Amino acid sequence: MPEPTTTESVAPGPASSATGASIQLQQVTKRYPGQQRPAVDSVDIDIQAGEILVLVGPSGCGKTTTLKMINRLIEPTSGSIVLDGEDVTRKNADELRRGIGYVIQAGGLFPHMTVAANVGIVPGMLGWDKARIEARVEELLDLVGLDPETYRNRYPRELSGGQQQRVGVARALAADPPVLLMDEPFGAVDPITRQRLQDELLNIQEELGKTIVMVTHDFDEAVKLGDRIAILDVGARIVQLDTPEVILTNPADDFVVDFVGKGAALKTLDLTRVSDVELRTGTTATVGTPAADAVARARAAGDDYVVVLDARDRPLRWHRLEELEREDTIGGQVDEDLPTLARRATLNEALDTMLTASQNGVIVTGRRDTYAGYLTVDAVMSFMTPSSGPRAEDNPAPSAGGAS
Ligand SMILES: Nc1ncnc2c1ncn2[C@@H]1O[C@H](COP(=O)(O)OP(=O)(O)OP(=O)(O)O)[C@@H](O)[C@H]1O
Repeated sequence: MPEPTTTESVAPGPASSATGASIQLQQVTKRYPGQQRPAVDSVDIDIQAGEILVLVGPSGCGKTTTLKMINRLIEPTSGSIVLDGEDVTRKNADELRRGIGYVIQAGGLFPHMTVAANVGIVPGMLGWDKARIEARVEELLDLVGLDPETYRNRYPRELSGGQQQRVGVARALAADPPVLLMDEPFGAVDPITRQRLQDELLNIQEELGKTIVMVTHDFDEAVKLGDRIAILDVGARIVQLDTPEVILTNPADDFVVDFVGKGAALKTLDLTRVSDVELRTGTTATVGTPAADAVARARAAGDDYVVVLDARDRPLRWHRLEELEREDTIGGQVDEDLPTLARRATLNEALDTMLTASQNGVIVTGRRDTYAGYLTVDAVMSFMTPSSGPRAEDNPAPSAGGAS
């Protein structure tokens, strides 16, 4: 069985069992001493419990200031911040911060403390006993994909950037806060690690359903992670606050158009899952059955290829008819390079897989890697441009000799 080329990824969206808190910013203003204009000027934002809201906007527009006012690392000059119905501007700031996880670039770990000590800081401050802290550290390291045995006693300098970032996320989650604030959390890691950390955050979020407010410079990251995106201009003025779909397809004005950039049509590929597109089933044949039967069915259906499945319906390869005609029974050879994707993959990942494999189609698998159908490059194109006329040839036709 060939390895799927893309891992299962999780659709962004508020988790069904949200444990997060709602946050309302009401007429919030921050005026730094000596500055002519307020850094944040009378901002109103309603953040729903369990959603990921991403703040984006040009440098200096007030994103970080807005974020840090939520846990009062920066005190608002005026206005209210209401967390689950309670005005936090009147609450003890230290107590407030223990109920809000905070993640910054490169994890912001204490260099002289081990991983376990870093993750256990807040539970320690809350007076948890040693055994409970140890158990929690173990659980969290596991959650963020670090083996507790290996990493518990390491120091931050003994970790890669991505691992430090994972520890930072574990630390922020330690006391199970309803709210997580993240300031450029993945800004300091390479693109591949970044993508992996984003996927993990979505997995964790599906499990935990926190309210997450995140600042990023990377609009693609905002599209991937955000249930909603707030596009801010100077003074943290909200130019548009909506779902990624609406922002990409209905930008509020030219500022948003400029900000989103020319690739908006392509970015919508990141929003669409393979499971949103109608898959073609084609002709399938199980190993050990007569080849002539599969060839006849494929001819009748107008297919040039047969998808060969093992006894448990998992795809092994696709086979050209003219080759299959020379065989008696369907053989069990596995094409290690068969382009395969999970239904949760995005259309962007589907195109990527086809390009990498130099094939015009990709096999899609569902639960337990069973065959779900195939997707062609033409189907992806017609999905993007629904009015572009009749569909082109829809056989997966490997262009580089593919099937064997
Ligand atoms: N401590 C401070 N004292 C004075 N002015 C500040 C202070 N911190 C931020 N500012 C100013 O407030 C404005 C908003 O800053 P903020 O850091 O919130 O912006 P940002 O959108 O997060 O920027 P970036 O994307 O560059 O990180 C900027 O003009 C900045 O120069």
